[in-house]
Amino acid sequence: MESFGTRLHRAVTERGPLCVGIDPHPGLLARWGLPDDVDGLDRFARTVVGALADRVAVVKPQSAFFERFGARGVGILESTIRQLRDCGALVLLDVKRGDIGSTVAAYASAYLDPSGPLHVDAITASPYLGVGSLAPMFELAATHGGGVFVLALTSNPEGAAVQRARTADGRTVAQTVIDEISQLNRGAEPIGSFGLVVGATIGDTGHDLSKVNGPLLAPGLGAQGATAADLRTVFGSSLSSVLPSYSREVLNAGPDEAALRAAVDRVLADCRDVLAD
Ligand SMILES: O=c1ccn([C@@H]2O[C@H](COP(=O)(O)O)[C@@H](O)[C@H]2O)c(=O)[nH]1
Repeated sequence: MESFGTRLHRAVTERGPLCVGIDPHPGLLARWGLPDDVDGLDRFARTVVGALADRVAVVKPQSAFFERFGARGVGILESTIRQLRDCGALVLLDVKRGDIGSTVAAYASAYLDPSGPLHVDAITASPYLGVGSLAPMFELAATHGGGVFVLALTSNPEGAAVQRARTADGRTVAQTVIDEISQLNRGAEPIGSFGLVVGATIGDTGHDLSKVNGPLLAPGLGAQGATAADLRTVFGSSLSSVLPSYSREVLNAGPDEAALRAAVDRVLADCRDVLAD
């Protein structure tokens, strides 16, 4: 069985270094002329799948926008995941889960066990109950070729107070997360299956990403103000591991499928220019 790192490396080589989010904000549904209900959600998600799933390496549904419609919204998430995977896109579900270890095991089986209805290629996880509490996720991901992206330095301004606080040994909280994930990826080729989330908005924070040997998901581009050029400042010598992530910047171009594809071509070209440096 291939690891998530191997599958991600191939997808990025074939389709380019890009993750596009499916974030059906109420405002976007309105902009697309869709009702703010389950039918609107379904049509939104199907349009994104039809336009992008056969060309973007990673698609990242934001679970919150599906969950807000209850069981029927989660049902649409389930069918969206299936459609995306059928078109060859890797699915990274943005759920930011984290809890005590025994509960994390249940989250892991919900998303990373291939027999589950919400099985995806990778999920996002929150480390604030301790990176060690996420061990059941790491173990199930490794068993089934899945991936986990752990929050390290998030794109929102409020994150810094927690993430850049100093621990007893002088490292920041974020650096301890970075170091623990680096350990998990040690020796993996071509790249490890355990990623970090590092916002493109954060500037040069002086964190050491050089030993991560795993993918660095970079949200915050476009709608949150960061540009592809900012990736240079944030990631420095680790640029080759960056997976830029855009949601509204691309989705604002819809619902026309050709316009969505043109938006993807534009942001991908911007990112390639920077990541090729
Ligand atoms: O640090 C983080 C972690 C996750 N996100 C998520 O990414 C998208 C960003 O959407 P945009 O429309 O491109 O701003 C969204 O789903 C966030 O929950 C993040 O922004 N920052």
